Amino acid sequence: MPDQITPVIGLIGGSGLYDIDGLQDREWRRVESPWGEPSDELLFGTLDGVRCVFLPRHGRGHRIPPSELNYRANIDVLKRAGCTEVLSLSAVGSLNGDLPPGTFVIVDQFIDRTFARKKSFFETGCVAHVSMAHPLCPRLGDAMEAAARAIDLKYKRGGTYLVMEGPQFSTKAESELYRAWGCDVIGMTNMPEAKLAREAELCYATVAMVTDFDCWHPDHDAVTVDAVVKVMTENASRAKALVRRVVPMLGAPRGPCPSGCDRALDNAIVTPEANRDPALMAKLDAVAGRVLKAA
Ligand SMILES: CSC[C@H]1O[C@H](OP(=O)(O)O)[C@H](O)[C@@H]1O
Ligand SMILES: Nc1ncnc2[nH]cnc12
Repeated sequence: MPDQITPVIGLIGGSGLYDIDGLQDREWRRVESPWGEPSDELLFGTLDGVRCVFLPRHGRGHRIPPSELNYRANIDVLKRAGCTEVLSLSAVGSLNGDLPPGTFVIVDQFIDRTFARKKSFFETGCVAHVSMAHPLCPRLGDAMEAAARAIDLKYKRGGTYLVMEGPQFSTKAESELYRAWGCDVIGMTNMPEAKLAREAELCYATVAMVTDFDCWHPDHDAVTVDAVVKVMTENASRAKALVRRVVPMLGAPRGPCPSGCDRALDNAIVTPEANRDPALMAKLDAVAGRVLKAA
């Protein structure tokens, strides 16, 4: 592992975020992945001299629903494009009366209730178990918080994001259950994205932008796409301002991640070298190349 790296900032734009303002030398480019088709081409560019790579999570034109996203290909192409950190920008419903629409939550925990998605790069032929105890990178969270404060955003540091399968919104009983579990926001996409980012040794942070009160709040109508899109349009311009502010804060050459995100695979692979499947090893070249090459 080098002493110093120059960060490349990956940005995953969720609902309502299909482009990034102010990118210089911008170019949409297709990046091939052995894991299949990512959501779209990647938008390469620089912001104040810092290299950025943007991916619209659902594709331009919002074509792909949460359960059909190829999360593995999306993370793999960001890694192949040289990203060292990934900032996820996502629309969410609020499960907490203190987090009204328009609030930005810098998430620090997830509960993963998804069940119909490929969740790991590691399969038969190479088994690995990474830690997800702390799924978000605190260093990126610090930068997000500093940027949010600098542009006077209504934000909260810390919060638990419940990831549901969707695409239908929750029943009232589910919404109440997640509130009883202490969850703050609900969405459909950040898992397995965060798990795969961890396996790919990428620092990952989520800014969850509240669009609605889901369906539990006695004084608010149950969530609809209309309501989400209306608030998302207002949130999107704030999200773009946040990106413009945070990227320069993250661009300076840095040492290894203090939380170890970039070393997540150290001691994670259980399968001895002799038992590993060569075809799977080839697919893992980008996400796990650091540890596989060293083996
Ligand atoms: C359009 S409302 C539901 C949709 O929005 C969120 O997507 P993303 O996280 O990509 O912003 C939510 O998770 C659902 O997929
Ligand atoms: N209430 C909600 N449930 C799930 N995903 C959402 N995205 C935005 N609002 C949501």
